[in-house]
Amino acid sequence: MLRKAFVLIYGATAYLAFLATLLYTIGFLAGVAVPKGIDDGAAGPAWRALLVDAALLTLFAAQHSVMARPWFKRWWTRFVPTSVERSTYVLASTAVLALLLWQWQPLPAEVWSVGPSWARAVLWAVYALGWIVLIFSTFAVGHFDLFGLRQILDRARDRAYAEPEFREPLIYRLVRHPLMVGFLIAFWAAPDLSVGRLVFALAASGYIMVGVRLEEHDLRAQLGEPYERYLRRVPRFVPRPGALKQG
Ligand SMILES: C[S@@+](CC[C@H](N)C(=O)[O-])C[C@H]1O[C@@H](n2cnc3c(N)ncnc32)[C@H](O)[C@@H]1O
Repeated sequence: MLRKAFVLIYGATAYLAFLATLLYTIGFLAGVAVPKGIDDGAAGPAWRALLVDAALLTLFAAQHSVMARPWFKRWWTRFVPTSVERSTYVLASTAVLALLLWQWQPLPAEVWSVGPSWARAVLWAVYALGWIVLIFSTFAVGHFDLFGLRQILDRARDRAYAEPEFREPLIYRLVRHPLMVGFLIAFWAAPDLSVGRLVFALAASGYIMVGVRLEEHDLRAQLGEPYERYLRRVPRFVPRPGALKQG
């Protein structure tokens, strides 16, 4: 009983910490509604800021790339109970993201600043759309499994957890990585782009290009021919013209 309560509290804490950090990230990149946005803080020497930011981005990429791999999952579930494996992944991801948000060094020099207020409004709307696409996609692919909630609830009810099946809801019939499309939109839709935000957008986009290939490699090995057919049928990021009609 006590163990079940611990699992539930642990999983719920990981999820809430992630949600709070995600909300903070939305404000951080926009530079609104948070104590420290991406361009805020005392600007030190540019070389030092670049070095620190690169280290933070590398840490984030390394944690994600390693901990999401099936071989790592097989290895560490020898020590971590399977019911909290995903929650622990969520907690670790949240910790490195929070570290990045906290320690990010500003590089405030301007790359672009869009003038007309209508154009700024359009870019803000696109920014919001990116996050909406991302959140919507988590529900399409299985929000509760993705963030470890299904696993902890199944444990509490003494049910065996079954990994979710590969799904093809509408958005996953348009593109293979809608969640990453949401990130890419949000990273680049910026009425004001500083050098720091450019570094962030370039590095994060570069990592997405690598991350989706790693994921596809795993899914290929896991699902075989049906996934090969999916790869041939559905583009990675940009829907085919008319895809909505066919979908
Ligand atoms: C963070 S999600 C990102 C999914 C996808 N790359 C995207 O951008 O929408 C990563 C997890 O989703 C799983 N996944 C990817 N496509 C899926 C699909 N169509 N149905 C079910 N799970 C999927 C992967 O195996 C991986 O565990």
